[in-house]
Amino acid sequence: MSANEAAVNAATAIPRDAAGREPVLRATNLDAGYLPGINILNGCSIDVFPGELIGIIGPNGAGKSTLLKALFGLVKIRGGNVTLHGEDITGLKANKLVQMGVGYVPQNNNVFPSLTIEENLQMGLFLRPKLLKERLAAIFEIFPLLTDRSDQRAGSLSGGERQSVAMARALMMDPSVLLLDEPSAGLSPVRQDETFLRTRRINKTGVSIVMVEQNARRCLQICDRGYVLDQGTDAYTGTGRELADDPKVIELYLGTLAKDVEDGK
Ligand SMILES: Nc1ncnc2c1ncn2[C@@H]1O[C@H](COP(=O)(O)OP(=O)(O)OP(=O)(O)O)[C@@H](O)[C@H]1O
Repeated sequence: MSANEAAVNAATAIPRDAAGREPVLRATNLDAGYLPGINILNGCSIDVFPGELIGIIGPNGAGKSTLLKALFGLVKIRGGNVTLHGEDITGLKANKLVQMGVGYVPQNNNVFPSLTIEENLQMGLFLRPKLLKERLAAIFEIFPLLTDRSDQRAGSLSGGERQSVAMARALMMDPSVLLLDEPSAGLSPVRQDETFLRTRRINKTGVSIVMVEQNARRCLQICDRGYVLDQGTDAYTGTGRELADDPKVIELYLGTLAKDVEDGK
């Protein structure tokens, strides 16, 4: 093998986690955008290993939400590729991805307001209605508060409760990967904390999670690994602690974050 071939192989080799496992979800050099000729993602790459909680942070407009939408087939991918369990899923539509085990919770308009909680959950399982009873039981275990209120219309719920319904609906298909777009947005600090803890609990059931967050400090505290996006590319990556302690990341995005983390805030 020539030195050149060895370099190419090293660059394209599939990474493995400490247990020797390949990524569940892998995005390599993604280019994507909304308007012709203007890319919002510019060569963005992320790896999600089995059972990981991945945090995506970065300044406003960096392309965080666009990355999730591209992974979920909602924004056209112009370059690069995405694999799920090693299978190429680049450009597949959202309904196909749901069948394959990818769940997505958008930041806004993520419940059907005129439907009850239970009807919202049923909508999440319309591809496999026979599993309804079994999945409802599993979901109500993670979200016990939804059990007693399953007849209540989602439109009458608070922001935090709607967020729970939206997450629960995405979990109805028992996904292996869950994509969460700013789950804490617009919630009070207490409700934000509840949302982060619930996210961690869902992750502990074995679901790999990619979470975009504005609340970078909390996000880095609970995630296994994070990526800092800047101008559509993955500028930095590391464990939550590594990123929180990285002087470049602190200077560019986090301000006083490192001290807050040290203080356990
Ligand atoms: N539907 C759209 N059509 C055209 N441009 C869009 C659309 N949605 C987002 N953009 C643009 O894409 C860029 C990245 O937006 P995106 O929402 O991905 O950023 P973000 O990192 O999630 O930022 P924020 O934290 O502000 O939500 C922004 O310049 C935004 O204006």
